[in-house]
Amino acid sequence: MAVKGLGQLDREYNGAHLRVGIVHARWNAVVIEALVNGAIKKLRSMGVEEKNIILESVPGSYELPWGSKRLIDRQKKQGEPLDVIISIGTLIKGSTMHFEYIADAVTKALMGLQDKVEIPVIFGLLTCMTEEQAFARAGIDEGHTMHNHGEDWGAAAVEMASKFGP
Ligand SMILES: O=Nc1c(NC[C@H](O)[C@H](O)[C@H](O)CO)[nH]c(=O)[nH]c1=O
Repeated sequence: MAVKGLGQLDREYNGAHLRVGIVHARWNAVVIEALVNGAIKKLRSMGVEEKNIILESVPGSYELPWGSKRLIDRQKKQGEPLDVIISIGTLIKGSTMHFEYIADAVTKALMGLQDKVEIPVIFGLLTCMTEEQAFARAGIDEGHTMHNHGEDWGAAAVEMASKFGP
């Protein structure tokens, strides 16, 4: 059995039947915008309909777990449940320990959220030491040295919802 390369999809997926939530923080907005657009571009390319991509923002990355949970609850209450959610934020190290505490807490909270909400929560939190690192991972640095990680998260969302759906 050929094992595909890191990051490639293992097979074709059709997202036409999926409803995907995206909750994004608003800190480091230029990076966030590129990441969110990258995720949406990939979702659309994999067949997810525009009307089935539900976007919501929160002030910062610390609010991602709660905002993600409440969006899932809201969609369920409206009779339009999500099949998967992508939580997107960008943390950039400053001169204090703030970064470490938020990065660790949010990572653990998003991981644990999956058991509570019973749908995949795709980890879209960039934890960068510099702004340059963030720009590169959003595919917007000068030399375009890396691809837009938002696209990876879009692909992961369709795969996880398709493969492990109800
Ligand atoms: O401090 N840096 C950052 C940040 N702080 C705000 C925090 O997430 C939260 O919104 C507030 O503490 C209010 O609860 N939020 C980010 O997404 N990225 C950062 O780099």
